Amino acid sequence: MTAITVRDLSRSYGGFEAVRRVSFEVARGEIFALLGRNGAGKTTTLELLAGFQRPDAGQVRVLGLDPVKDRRAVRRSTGIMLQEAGFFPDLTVNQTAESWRAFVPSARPAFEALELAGLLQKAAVKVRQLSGGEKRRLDLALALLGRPKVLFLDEPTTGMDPEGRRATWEVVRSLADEGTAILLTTHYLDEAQQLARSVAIMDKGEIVTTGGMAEILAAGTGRVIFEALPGIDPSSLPLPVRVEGGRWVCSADDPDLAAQTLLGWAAAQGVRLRGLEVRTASLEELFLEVGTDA
Ligand SMILES: Nc1ncnc2c1ncn2[C@@H]1O[C@H](COP(=O)(O)OP(=O)(O)OP(=O)(O)O)[C@@H](O)[C@H]1O
Repeated sequence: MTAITVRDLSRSYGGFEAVRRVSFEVARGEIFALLGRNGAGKTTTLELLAGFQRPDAGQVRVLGLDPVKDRRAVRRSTGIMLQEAGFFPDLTVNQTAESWRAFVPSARPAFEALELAGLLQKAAVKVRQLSGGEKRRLDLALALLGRPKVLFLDEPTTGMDPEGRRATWEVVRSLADEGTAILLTTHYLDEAQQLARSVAIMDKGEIVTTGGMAEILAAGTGRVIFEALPGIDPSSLPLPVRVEGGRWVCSADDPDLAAQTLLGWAAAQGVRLRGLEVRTASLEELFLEVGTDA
């Protein structure tokens, strides 16, 4: 069942189109990653979906509702973790969660949300004493108070250490397993690759690549990389290679096969391919191929 539908969504600031004809869908239980470099329009899209901003054109439906017109109903079923939360620094973690509960209909107990976000042991600590990563966990705890059916996460693990990120991924995965639709933005491509079933890459307000993660990666190109071969002309190799500093790089749809071909050639020539690396397509490479003129 579809939880989020976005059709031809556009939003301008003055004459500047921050979001341009964006369309995608997120099903219940799906994790959808919205990627793009700074200023691509990710946060604006999220704010339009959350009903914080009104679209200039296009349509948004969250659980079948219009987030602007049906804001209260939408807010009841959604959890939102934006980039900058305004906390009161002198409240403790628990006091912060308790005071937020007052605004959330049928909220779960504060300790439960803190436990889910891995912050229960900091319940008595003042917010001003939390690390950056712990503040993100508090954001997450607050977003989970209302047992949301739809969760918007804007760069949820920024500032977290590797352990905190992994713990957060586990929480996000288990929420999706329970049926929560999750839309996340992130600058960590490994995070998107680890978590998301579907992905959209935005560039200058538009979606330039979208689809299932597995399909997108399968369609991408891999690479074979090795140290430059002294005294050999790169154009004499059986496959095209480009020179990147002291390394030669061969792009290929099937990098394993390309590596075999190159190794066979090297053996026949009596040379060794030093520092050989075979890389399958990654989200990072796909991302770097998009909008390289920025
Ligand atoms: N209220 C506003 N008024 C004018 N311009 C804005 C406003 N909000 C965002 N923009 C501009 O719209 C563009 C998209 O911004 P947005 O915050 O959506 O990007 P983003 O993809 O989330 O970037 P980041 O990765 O840096 O968070 C940017 O160029 C930004 O400067």
